[in-house]
Amino acid sequence: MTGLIPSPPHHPGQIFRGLAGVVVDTTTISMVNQETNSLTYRGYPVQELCESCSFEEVAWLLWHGELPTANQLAEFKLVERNRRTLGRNVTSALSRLPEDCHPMDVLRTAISYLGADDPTEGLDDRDHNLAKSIDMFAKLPTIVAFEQRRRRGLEPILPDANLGYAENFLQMCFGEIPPAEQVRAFEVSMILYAEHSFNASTFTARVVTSTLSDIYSAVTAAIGALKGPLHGGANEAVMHLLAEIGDVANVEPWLKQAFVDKRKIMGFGHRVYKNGDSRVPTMTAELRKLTSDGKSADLLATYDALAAAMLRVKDIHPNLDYPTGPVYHLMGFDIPIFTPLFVMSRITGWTAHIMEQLESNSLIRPLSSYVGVEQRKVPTLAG
Ligand SMILES: CC(=O)SCCNC(=O)CCNC(=O)[C@H](O)C(C)(C)COP(=O)(O)OP(=O)(O)OC[C@H]1O[C@@H](n2cnc3c(N)ncnc32)[C@H](O)[C@@H]1OP(=O)(O)O
Ligand SMILES: O=C([O-])CC(=O)C(=O)O
Repeated sequence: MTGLIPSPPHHPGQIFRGLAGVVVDTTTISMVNQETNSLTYRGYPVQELCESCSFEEVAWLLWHGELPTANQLAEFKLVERNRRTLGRNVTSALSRLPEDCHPMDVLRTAISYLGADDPTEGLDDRDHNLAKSIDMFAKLPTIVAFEQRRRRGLEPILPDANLGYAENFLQMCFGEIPPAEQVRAFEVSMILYAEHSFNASTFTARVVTSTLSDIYSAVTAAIGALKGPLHGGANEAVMHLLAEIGDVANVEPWLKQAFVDKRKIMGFGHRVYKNGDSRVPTMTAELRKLTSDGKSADLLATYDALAAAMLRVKDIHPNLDYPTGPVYHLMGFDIPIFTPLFVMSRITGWTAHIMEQLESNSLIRPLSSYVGVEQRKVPTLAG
């Protein structure tokens, strides 16, 4: 087995709704193995990357195919730190967006604006696209922190080029660097969210790229796809759901009623993993560390009880959005900022895929089976 899971046998015209089970192309970026419930980035198990690497190293790996040398990493960090600041035009455009709009709308607008403002727009060779990818990677934390503070009526905090990616971002959000275990949990979440083969938002980015459109258009569209609650928006939905349950004693009756109401339980289920998301144990371990002082014992008990009940009653496992929701909540982020945090991470995977798509492009254009009314004559307007 080379990593390619064959498409299910099919006959011409057979329909695979939602492209379920269909292999549409090859990739060398990551492998989601549904048989072993495992995930590798460029061949490295994601759990090992979490143990040994910074998010900056993982970003480099996804873009270049190899981990950076010490010199390459130092050079990359320098470039990244110098590109964090937003131009006045961008901040002024973002400031004019309604304060109660969803932060994902702010991000979508911000990336679109960066594209319109880029003098190299139209230059889409690998070097230019890599530079644009690093630029978005460096600026997205500034944009998300800006929005987290704008929602709270606070002035933005400028990026600090003396700090690494995670510390700088958290300081821009909260005015101080949180305790080490929170910084670590955040960095682990960034590494785990970075890449996941042909998920809906990455596929969206590849579809846009396949028309030879530009990288900003592809990322803008991907942000739109990630916003939905069946995809990245689930990390926000998880926290709403845990708040709705409120207390561990309510888990069983709440779930019973949810099934009666035919509700989808957010943060559970996955299109590819049917026996558990490979990333959940690593992220749940970080959640346990954050709650080890006992102050959020209720939240952890509800979290565990809901996961156990879902498994017992429906045989459905949690996905990565289940632990990241409470982790981000415990770190002090507002719930609507959770999916933008996912964007800050997935920008690496999206842009790696955009560059891969361009390396051997083929327009993505599937077929549909027409089931509408039969051909008919246009009537004359009735008097
Ligand atoms: C990082 C990520 O983007 S991970 C995904 C985040 N999304 C969520 O957490 C949203 C909740 N989950 C879901 O909606 C689904 O599990 C999806 C969309 C992720 C995957 O969907 P699919 O692969 O299409 O699975 P599908 O929807 O066919 O589910 C199969 C069965 O399990 C049920 N099921 C799947 N997930 C859930 C869930 N979260 N809650 C309740 N039932 C569920 C379905 O209702 C269906 O039951 P049925 O056969 O009786 O109709
Ligand atoms: O792979 C998917 O369908 C969704 C997912 O888990 C991700 O994008 O991280």
